[in-house]
Amino acid sequence: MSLSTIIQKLPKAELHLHIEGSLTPELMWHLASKHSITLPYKSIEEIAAAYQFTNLQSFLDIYYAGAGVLIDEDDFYALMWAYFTRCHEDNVVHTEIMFDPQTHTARGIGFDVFMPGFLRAMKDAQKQYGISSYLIMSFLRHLPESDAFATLEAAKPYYSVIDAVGLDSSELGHPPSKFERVFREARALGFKIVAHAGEEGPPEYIWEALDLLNVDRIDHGVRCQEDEKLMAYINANQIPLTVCPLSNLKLCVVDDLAKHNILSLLDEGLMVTVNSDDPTYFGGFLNDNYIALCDALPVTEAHVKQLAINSFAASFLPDDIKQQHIAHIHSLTR
Ligand SMILES: Nc1ncnc2[nH]cnc12
Ligand SMILES: [Zn+2]
Repeated sequence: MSLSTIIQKLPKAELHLHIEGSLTPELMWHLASKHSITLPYKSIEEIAAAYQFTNLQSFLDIYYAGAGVLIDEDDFYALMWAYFTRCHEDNVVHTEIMFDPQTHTARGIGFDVFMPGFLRAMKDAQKQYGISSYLIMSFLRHLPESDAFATLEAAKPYYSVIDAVGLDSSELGHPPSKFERVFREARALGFKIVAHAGEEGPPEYIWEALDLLNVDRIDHGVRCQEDEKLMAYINANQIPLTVCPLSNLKLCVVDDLAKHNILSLLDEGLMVTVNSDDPTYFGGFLNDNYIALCDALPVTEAHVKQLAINSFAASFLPDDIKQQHIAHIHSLTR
């Protein structure tokens, strides 16, 4: 059986996906027309052609502008439903979805608009496709910590349907230490904690995410390899890294996937997972990321199987459900 057939066949979880980063050029075009919004593009093809990035910030500028077409509850439903349709096609059976409230509240669109849209799509995905999903509310790190506190407060009516709190946006110059107090409060409220660290930022940011934010997972984390002690710590404690290969390539974190360190991290025993980050901006959903790795690196069937197992092991699912998914993978690969 070819690796791409195995990738397709294995049930997988996705743990690092920004819902705003799954907006297709087609849906952006449609919603702009629906709301009479003028885009700086003349066609759907022109939108797709604009997705050429030199670093994280050059992507974020386009990504935040693109989210401006999301106005009403149905838009947020359509956004999430389109993602679940792709999950179904890729055999993603569980997903932990990040959303950026501040991208919407800053435009006057509140939790009472986007949350019902998200939750309706999540319920329909469970019913129609059997896909389970969790929500990760992410704070934008280029904004002040006071803004993150206000967001945590505004989310209060939805605490029971939010599983984790995260940290994303422009990494350089905005270390995890800037958000130490708000994450302490989020943890006290019972949320799981994740943070982007070591994508563009140095290993010190990963240490801060671990020591000051008390994260359960590191998003990206690929720069951990620059610090031997950090690598040893992450390995010994099996801190999951949610790695996003095509994202790293598109944002020039690596200049060639053949030089990506995910396989060496996996071979050293780290709890690494494969994810798509912002699939419509980076040229591929989850299976495309697996396949791109297989094309660029000496990936074996055992690696693919381990990555699929890790995706559940590193998830926030209850232990018994994790074990059921992992047993299913073993039964398919025996
Ligand atoms: N790759 C990424 N890094 C930081 N913030 C993000 N927001 C969406 N995608 C991101
Ligand atoms: Zn991300």
